[in-house]
Amino acid sequence: MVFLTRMLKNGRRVRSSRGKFIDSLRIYVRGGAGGMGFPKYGGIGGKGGSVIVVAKEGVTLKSLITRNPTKRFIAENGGNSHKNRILGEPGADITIQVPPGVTVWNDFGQVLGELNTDGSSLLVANGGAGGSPLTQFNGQTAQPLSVKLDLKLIADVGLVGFPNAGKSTLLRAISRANPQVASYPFTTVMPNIGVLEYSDHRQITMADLPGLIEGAHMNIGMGHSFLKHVERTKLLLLVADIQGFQLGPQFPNRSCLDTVVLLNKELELYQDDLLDKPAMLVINKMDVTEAQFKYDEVKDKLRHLADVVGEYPEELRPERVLNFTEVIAISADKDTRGVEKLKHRIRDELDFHAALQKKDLETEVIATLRAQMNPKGPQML
Ligand SMILES: Nc1nc2c(ncn2[C@@H]2O[C@H](COP(=O)(O)OP(=O)(O)OP(=O)(O)O)[C@@H](O)[C@H]2O)c(=O)[nH]1
Repeated sequence: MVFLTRMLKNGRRVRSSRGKFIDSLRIYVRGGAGGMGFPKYGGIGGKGGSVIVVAKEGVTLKSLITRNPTKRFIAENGGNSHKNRILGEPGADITIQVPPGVTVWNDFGQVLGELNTDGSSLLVANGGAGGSPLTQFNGQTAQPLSVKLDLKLIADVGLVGFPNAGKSTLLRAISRANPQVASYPFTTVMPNIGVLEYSDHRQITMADLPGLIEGAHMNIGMGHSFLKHVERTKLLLLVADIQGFQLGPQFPNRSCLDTVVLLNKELELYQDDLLDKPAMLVINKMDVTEAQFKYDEVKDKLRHLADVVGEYPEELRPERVLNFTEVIAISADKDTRGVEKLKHRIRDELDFHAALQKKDLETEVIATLRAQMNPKGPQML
């Protein structure tokens, strides 16, 4: 409650003590040193172990530091060469398990690699070579490195909406997930992922992100910190409360249409190519009084945002608008049939875009093959 009061008073970024979700972590890694060679017999020292990052489902960055609070990962040194073992024993590698969706960065802002699928791995620090005649039998030491693990969730669908719009309620109704739901804003302080299951065992993952608000780009509310998690989703599902939203008495009362325009603006300010993603709009809480009347008034505008954004002042007006393939009015709380319909529409939409992408890829492959067959371009007859 202190947290909520502070937010309403200041209207600034909220730092929640409940936020245990970690999506960025700096760690220190070092490969093992190479073992010493044995000059008398020309023996070669064992190679130092390497540090390897491996993606594993079910692991979190939080569990990684719980198990390794020092955040230091140092592989074993290679064994020395000696008279009973001319080739020194190699040092053991050390593996760091991270959740799929992690990008590894070095301190120069370069991407060392991305680990997006379960089991994918990346060598981040190589062990030193064992001592040999080339190095006067001295084992090579490995330099310590600091690397950043940056997690972007991988989910098919990303829920985006103002606080209190009913995103968590929808996720709970449509999937196997049990997010926190409460009638005050910012209940969601960390992303939740739910799985939509279909009768043919198809599964679609959906991520619920903390609410975005007007001014999030200036770090108001939860800021934009969680928006990186929609970057990899294939479909944006915007959720808006038919009643609109008001953060507090001193804040403007925003209608349902306003919230959609403002969400559009915040997405654009964060990364405008998010607007090119397929997007659907859910208008929620259709069970409240006058909801249908309000919806009838606004539905055409929601479908054709481009026609209405011109009426908004410049600071609220997005330059480009989302192109909703569908606007669906439901009550996430009460309308089981509506939620079921939405679930199937989501699947159709994802399949449609996957098919489009496949077609684009095929066209590209055919064009490349044609160019290879006829590198000088089309024959002029
Ligand atoms: N009447 C009605 N209330 C709803 C509906 N869906 C959600 N609510 C209520 O709206 C409130 C907020 O719901 P949440 O699901 O927590 O909203 P949220 O968008 O996840 O909120 P944040 O965590 O702040 O981002 C809760 O009291 C819900 O019970 C609905 O369809 N009808």
